[in-house]
Amino acid sequence: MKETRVYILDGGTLVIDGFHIYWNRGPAGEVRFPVYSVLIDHADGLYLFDTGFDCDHVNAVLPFEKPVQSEKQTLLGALALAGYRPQDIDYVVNSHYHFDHCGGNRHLREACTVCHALEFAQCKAPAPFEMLGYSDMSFHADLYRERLAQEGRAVPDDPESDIWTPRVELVSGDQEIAKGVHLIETPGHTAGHYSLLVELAGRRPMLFTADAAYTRKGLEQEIIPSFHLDPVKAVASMKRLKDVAVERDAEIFVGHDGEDFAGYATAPAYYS
Ligand SMILES: Cc1ncc2c(c1O)COC2=O
Ligand SMILES: [Zn+2]
Ligand SMILES: [Zn+2]
Ligand SMILES: [Zn+2]
Repeated sequence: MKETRVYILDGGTLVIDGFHIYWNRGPAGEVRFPVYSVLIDHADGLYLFDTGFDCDHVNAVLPFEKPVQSEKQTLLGALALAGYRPQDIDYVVNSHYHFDHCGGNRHLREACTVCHALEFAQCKAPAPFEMLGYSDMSFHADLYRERLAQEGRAVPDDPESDIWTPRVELVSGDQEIAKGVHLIETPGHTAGHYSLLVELAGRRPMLFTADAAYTRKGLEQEIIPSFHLDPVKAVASMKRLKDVAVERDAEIFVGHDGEDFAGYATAPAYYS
């Protein structure tokens, strides 16, 4: 059977203050952190977990996050670096719909979009403090237009617009979406946040926390980011991730940690 390969796609970096990364703890000061996606080349198809941020969106809506993204760090550039085209992707799974995790969905026209049912519901009617996080609705044309109307922003009338409505598959609970590819419920950061566990033939399983844990220090000390819907659930999800890592002898890959990321092998390198 074809061996599963995992590629880490470097999506560039953003900046936020340390008090956002370590809620109520800091230290203060600008922290530049990585954004990445996970491509799984599996016998059942090509799965992409998260799609990074769209630089134009961040410059327009969150310029204070000072996005840095080379051509090779765009979703299309990073896919090409791994040797794939956007039309090759069969499934795009979003850990959640914050702008730095779904900004590239718009390029994946052949893919079926998979997310947690609670996440899809929440992004349509976010809490006021979640609006900035859920500011990029370009992964779904109908929701995008609704949001622009809510905000009184003009809908681009570009006939070539790459904003469209994908096939959407809503799931809940822990899911093995393909043999050895597990979505693990880690709510708290958002209503329907998923982390990802991938079992491989030649190495320990890889456990991708996504935003359930921004940094290794945050995970170890159970300090959550300031961006969250439910802080109690967010801490419980951190504890769960540590338990899963022990139970499955998994190697943990946290969501936004510059020091950790420096040790990750990014595409065209892969894990198998
Ligand atoms: C990186 C980042 N920046 C801003 C927000 C989030 C982020 O992950 C989530 O909600 C936000 O407002
Ligand atoms: Zn997030
Ligand atoms: Zn399994
Ligand atoms: Zn994030």
